[in-house]
Formats: sequence, C-alpha cells, structure tokens
Amino acid sequence: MNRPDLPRAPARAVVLVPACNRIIGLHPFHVAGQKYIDAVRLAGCLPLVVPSAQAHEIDELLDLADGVFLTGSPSNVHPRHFDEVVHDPSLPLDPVRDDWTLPLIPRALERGIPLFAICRGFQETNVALGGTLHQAVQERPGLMDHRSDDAQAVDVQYGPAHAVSVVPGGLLDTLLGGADFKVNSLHGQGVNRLAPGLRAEATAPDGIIEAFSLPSAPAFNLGVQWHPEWQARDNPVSMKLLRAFGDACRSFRELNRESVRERPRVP
Ligand SMILES: N[C@@H](CCC(=O)NCCCC(=O)O)C(=O)O
Repeated sequence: MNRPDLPRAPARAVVLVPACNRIIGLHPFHVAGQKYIDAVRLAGCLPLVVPSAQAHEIDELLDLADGVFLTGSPSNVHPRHFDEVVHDPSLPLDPVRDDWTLPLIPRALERGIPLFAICRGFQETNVALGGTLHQAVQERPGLMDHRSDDAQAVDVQYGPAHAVSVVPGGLLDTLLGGADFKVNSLHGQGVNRLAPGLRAEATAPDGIIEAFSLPSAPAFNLGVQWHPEWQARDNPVSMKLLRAFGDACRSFRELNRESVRERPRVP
C-alpha cells in the first residue's frame, strides 16, 4: 500500500561517505572532499556524508546504506592497526576515522552492501580485513616513489603517473576489458601483505598492488589505490568503475528496500 503521507526511500540509492577529521583554527571539523561527493553523484547515487560513528551505531548507519564509498585522505591509517609503530610522526593520522571505518568495512561486506574504496579507503580496507601496509613505499628496496610532488600544479599531481597491469580474469578485467592503463599516484602508504581473501586486481610496474576485490563477498566491492574520482566525467575507466558501483547500489536497494518496491515506477 502506498501511503503518500509516510516517508519513503529516496529516489536514488544512498551511499555512505565517511568523513575525515581536521582541526580548522581552534576546532575539530568533519570534512569530505568535493570530488568524491561528485563521483558518488556521477555513479547516480545520493551521497550521505557521515561525520563519525560509535561502534554501536555502525549497523544503524548501514541500515540506511545502499553502498559505502571510502575516500582518499592525506591522513595515514594508524600503523597500530597492523601492529607497527608510527614510522614518520610528521605525517597526518586520523584515528577518529580509523576507529569506525575499520569495523564498518567487514560489516558492510558481510551484509552484502556494495563498497568502493579509493586510496586511503583502499588501504583501510586491506587493514580492516587483516592485511598490512608499507608506511613509506618509497623507502622499500625495489619499489617506486608513489607520492605526488606537492610543488606541482594540481592537474600534474593528479595526472597519469604510471601504468597498471590488470590481473586477467578478475573483476577489473571484466569491467574494463583487460586493457592496461595509466593512473595517477598520490600515496606514501601501500599494500604490504594483502588481507586474507582479497584478490589482487591490478599491480603497478614495481609490483605494488593497485586494486583488489573480495570475491567471497556477496556484492560488488572494489578498492583502488589511484584516484578515479579525479575528473572522472572525462575518464572512461573511472566512469566504468563508478557506473558498476552505482548499478550494484541500485540493485541492493531494489532487493532490500521495502518502500522502493511499493514506489510507483518513475516513468
Ligand atoms: N595518506 C595515505 C593515502 C593517500 C591519499 O588518499 N591521498 C589522497 C589525498 C588527497 C585526496 O583526497 O585526493 C598515503 O599517503 O598513502
């Protein structure tokens, strides 16, 4: 029965976007990058930025979600989550974000909620599932420097930096048709030990894992180390990934939102 006086599910799939935490002036703020919010809209979904959450609020939040989108951030995942001490104390951390995204990630995956994780979000996902990170990839023998040059213009920083090799037969291969391509690169941390169950989907020329998925999870999930949200509208690879994520969120919503089924179809 369709009761117009009752609240109904939004017309678009709702995607949770965990915020970062910054001190601005004298006070703490919750922030989310505009380009990530724009990317969620490009996926055809409704972004819902979440400031932070207590552990007991995670399922309540996921009850609202048709997808989870984990953004990049200048902050590092705190190494205590992979049993290491901080290597470079001059680099920013965001323990408030860690404390709720790390339990959020496995819970979202086991509930079959689609997940798209970018850069810091990619690293969080690996750690949340039991993997580890290099804290300074550039200091590891044989590995490249994957950081950007802050002195460069932003278009240069987010411009193509290196090629990635797509692993044949995986999700990325299926989505992109197997073509290798170039990606931007703005990270000092990187996957060291891949979490159990994660499948590498692409690698950098030095072997660093640049994308992974969790095949055992019931729904679409993809983590990428690069920034597909950057000028996504003009990037065919980015748009394929965002559309696939958005389609998965819409499928989740159709299957799981009672009120959506009652809603008259939009012509
Ligand atoms: N701090 C981590 C993750 C790097 C990252 O997410 N960079 C993007 C920051 C700015 C943006 O949101 O585009 C690392 O250094 O590995």
